[in-house]
Amino acid sequence: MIEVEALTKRYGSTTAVDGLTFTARPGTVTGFLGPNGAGKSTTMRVVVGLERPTSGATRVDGRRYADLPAPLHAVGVMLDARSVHPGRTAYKHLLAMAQTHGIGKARVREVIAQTGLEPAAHRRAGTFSLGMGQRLGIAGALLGDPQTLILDEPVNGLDPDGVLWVRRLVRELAAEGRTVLLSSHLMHELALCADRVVVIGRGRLLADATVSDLAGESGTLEEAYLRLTSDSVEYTAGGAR
Ligand SMILES: Nc1ncnc2c1ncn2[C@@H]1O[C@H](COP(=O)(O)OP(=O)(O)OP(=O)(O)O)[C@@H](O)[C@H]1O
Repeated sequence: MIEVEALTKRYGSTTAVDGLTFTARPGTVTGFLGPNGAGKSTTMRVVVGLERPTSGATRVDGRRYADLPAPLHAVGVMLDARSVHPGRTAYKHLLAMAQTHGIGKARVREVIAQTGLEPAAHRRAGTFSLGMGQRLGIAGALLGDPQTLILDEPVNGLDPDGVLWVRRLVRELAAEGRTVLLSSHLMHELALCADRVVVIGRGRLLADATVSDLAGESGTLEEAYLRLTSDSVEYTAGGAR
C-alpha cells in the first residue's frame, strides 16, 4: 500500500506537488496520470526516498521509505530506465542489485526470463533500445518480489508486444494481491490496465476514481481526462496559454 498524505514539494519558486493526498491499495493497479510537469515523477521520487517532502508525508505499507528494513523486498521501483550503468551487462546490473539484499543468482535468472531479456542478458545496457531498457528496469523492480511496485511510464518505447506484456504483467501482479502504481500520459493506456485512476495537474489532485466512474455518463475516458486537465496544460498545439 502506498499512502501520499498532504504532500507538497517545492523547488525554489516551483511547486511541483501541491497538497496531494491519495492511496494506492493492494490488489489494485492505480494509474497515475497528468500532463507533462504535473508532478507525477516528483511524487514517486518522494515515495521512494529520493526527494524529501517540503511538507506532508508518504508511506509504503505504513512506513516511511527510509524506515523499511529491506526496501527492495517491500517496493520495486522503475523510475528512469536509463539510469543503468551503460558499461554493465543486464545480468551484472541485476546481480549487483541482488547482492545488496542477499538475493541469489537463481532469482536474477528468473526475472531475466520473466521480462524477456534472455537473449540480451549478457549485452551491455548502453547498447539497449529504449524498450529493452524498460524491460531491464522492470526486471530490477521485480527482483525483490516486492508487495508494492512503482513504475514510471513503463510502456514508453515498448513495441506492441511489449505494451501487451506490461498490461498483462501489471494485471497479474495486482491479481496476486500486490499494489501497483503506474504513471502514464496516456489515458487510453491506463484504461486498459488500471482499476483506479489518480489524475493530477500542476501538482494538485484533479480526480481519484475508478476507471468506469471517471468516464461516467458523458463520453470516453479520454474526454473526461481532457476536461479535467484543460486548465493544467501549460502549452497546447496552438502555443502557450
Ligand atoms: N529537481 C528539480 N528541480 C527543479 N524543478 C523540478 C525538479 N524536478 C521537477 N521539477 C519541476 O517540477 C514540476 C513537476 O515535474 P515532474 O517531473 O514531477 O512532472 P511529471 O508529471 O512527472 O512530468 P512528465 O510527465 O513530463 O515526466 C515541473 O515543473 C518540473 O520542471
